[in-house]
Amino acid sequence: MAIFHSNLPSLATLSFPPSKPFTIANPKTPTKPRSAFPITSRGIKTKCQCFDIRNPLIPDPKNDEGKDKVLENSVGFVRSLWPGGSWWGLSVDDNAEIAAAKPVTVIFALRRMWELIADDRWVVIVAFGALVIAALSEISVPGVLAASIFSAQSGDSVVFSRNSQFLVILCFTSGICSGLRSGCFGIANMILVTRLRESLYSAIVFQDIPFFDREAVGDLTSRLGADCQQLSNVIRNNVHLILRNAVQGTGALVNLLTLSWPLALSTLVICSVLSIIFLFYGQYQRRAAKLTQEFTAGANEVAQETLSVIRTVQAMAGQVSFCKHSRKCGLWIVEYEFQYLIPVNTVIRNGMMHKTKVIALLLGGMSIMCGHVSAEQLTKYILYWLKLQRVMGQIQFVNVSFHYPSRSTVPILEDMHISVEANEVVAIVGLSGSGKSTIVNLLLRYYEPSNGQIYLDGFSLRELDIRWLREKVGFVGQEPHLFRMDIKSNIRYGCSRHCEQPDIEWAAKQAFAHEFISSLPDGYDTLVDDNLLSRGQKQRIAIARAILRDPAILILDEATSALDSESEHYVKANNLHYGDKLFNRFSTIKAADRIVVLDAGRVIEQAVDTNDKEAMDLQEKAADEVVEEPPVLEETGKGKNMEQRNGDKVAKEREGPKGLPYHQVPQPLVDFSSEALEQL
Ligand SMILES: Nc1ncnc2c1ncn2[C@@H]1O[C@H](COP(=O)(O)OP(=O)(O)OP(=O)(O)O)[C@@H](O)[C@H]1O
Repeated sequence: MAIFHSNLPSLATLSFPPSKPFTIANPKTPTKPRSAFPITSRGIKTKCQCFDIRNPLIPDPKNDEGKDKVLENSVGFVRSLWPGGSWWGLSVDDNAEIAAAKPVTVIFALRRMWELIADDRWVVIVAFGALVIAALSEISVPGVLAASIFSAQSGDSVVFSRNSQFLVILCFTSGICSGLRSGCFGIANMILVTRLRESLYSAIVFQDIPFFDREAVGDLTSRLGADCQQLSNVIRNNVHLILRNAVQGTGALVNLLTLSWPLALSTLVICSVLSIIFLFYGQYQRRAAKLTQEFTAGANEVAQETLSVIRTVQAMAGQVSFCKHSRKCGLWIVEYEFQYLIPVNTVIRNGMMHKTKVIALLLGGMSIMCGHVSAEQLTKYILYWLKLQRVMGQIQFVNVSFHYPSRSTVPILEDMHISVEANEVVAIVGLSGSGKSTIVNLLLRYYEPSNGQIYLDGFSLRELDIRWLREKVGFVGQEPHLFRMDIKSNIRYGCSRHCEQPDIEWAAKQAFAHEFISSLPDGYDTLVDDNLLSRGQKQRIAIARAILRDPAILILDEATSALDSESEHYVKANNLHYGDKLFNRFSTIKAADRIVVLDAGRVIEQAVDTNDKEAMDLQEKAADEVVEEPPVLEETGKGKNMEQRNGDKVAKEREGPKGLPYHQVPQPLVDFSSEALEQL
């Protein structure tokens, strides 16, 4: 019989259905700081710390000596964190069977891979050759570039022309060889993983029957699927990168040493310290990844076994949840420890990176004094770095033209100029198809403009890291997608900082979603289901999600279209909150500092004061220009199935003023900076 208790230190011996034992604890082991509870999973024993993965400062309420234990636990917890402490002992237990196996060294793994690739080694050789040529070309570019500039300054046209030609050749070789390198590594990776799967599969199927008695099907399929895929990722990303960085790093170091040895040495010291830290962190990460794989394989196995005997399992539902929970526990412990280490790693890494910048600044200052670097260059560098830390939110579309790749003959935006200042709220209105969503697509860099440039705080979007850029922009689309998980997790989704329940509730309140969420039976823990929430409620949750991320730029692309009727209630209740404005698309336009009217991908008019007559006229004009097309809405839902009735409901919700279908009414696309939102 299976017994489960959520308090791990007091776990009794557990057994899992259907047949094989999964022992998670020794009931007689006293709870001591860093005591290890062996988990046996298919013959693999791992050490798992039990009490200290939770808050060690919380005493066991059933324990009379709770306070002493708190102190003892705390001391033990701190000691375990020192280098060599048991916190780092994620590795397989010394006595475990797995530990007896010969460790796989990098050389051994590379040799095995080399053997596997056999007749197709030429691909790797070409890839490596291309890698070296590309890296050497890239390293040479700065030197030749500087030489070209200086030769131009000194008026030496012969040297300038020679350097320029050389630069063009370098650009070509670097581009072509980079492409060749990626392609050949991709092919080598594919060949290797296919061969690995083949040989692993044949090794498995030719095993004796007792092997299959011992090994679980879930484990084996996990090896064939997930493990081979992991290896593929490592080869595709890591091996390729390591080789490239090694060649480029060596070249860069030689260059630096010849240019300025103090700068080179200080960089070398910082890089060495960083390398040591990353080495330790990498080892720990590898162990954690290994354990995670083991536990995942175990979980696969349980799922497979459970599904294959589903009738029996359904008759004993209690064992199912226990089994799932217990297996998860192991994975959770490993991931929990690992999550603790991530911030430590980030702090160290960022600290060192900032030190590099400070040293660069000091050396840059000295270089200015010696006349090697101009003050303008250094200021630009520092400003570039500091401004980009905090986005102000100034957006400029300069001469932007665009067509979608699939319709290259149809221009969507033409010579567009739009400028949005920091803290300004701009409503972009226009008929359906006029290009509002396309503007968002370009701003989020889903597509690149065919012509012209888009700037954020004066920097071209092309120069910015896409992930970084998207982190700074909060976007709520026309049909926000919610995931099939609880509301709390949906709001928290994509938020990089740590958020507690009060933060989530705060965001929900700002988005006017708190009340309806609280009225649900499970509140914030309610599972999001397609039929549970109205479109307007989904939009509110999506807006709360965007607000929680505290973006520098907030874009609402018709994200409030379903909220008009619902928000009326709140407006009537005289609850003066910016949500009132946020949730009403016409008041949203009024709340804007400026209205920009689009027509067929061009800005046709703009109005600054949205309450003045000119702005009203613009809205009227845009509304009058809609194509008359009577809405086809039936009066009753009689004789219709649920789906059709829901469709009608949505259509009604989308109905705009003057009885026009929603898609015919000029729709706003609103850009709020977060500070402007606060003002609202
Ligand atoms: N992925 C795409 N590929 C090709 N054409 C597209 C694509 N997305 C949009 N378009 C076309 O680009 C034009 C502008 O579309 P866009 O979605 O930007 O308009 P919109 O003003 O946001 O319209 P709505 O208010 O209806 O959302 C339309 O003619 C549309 O058909």
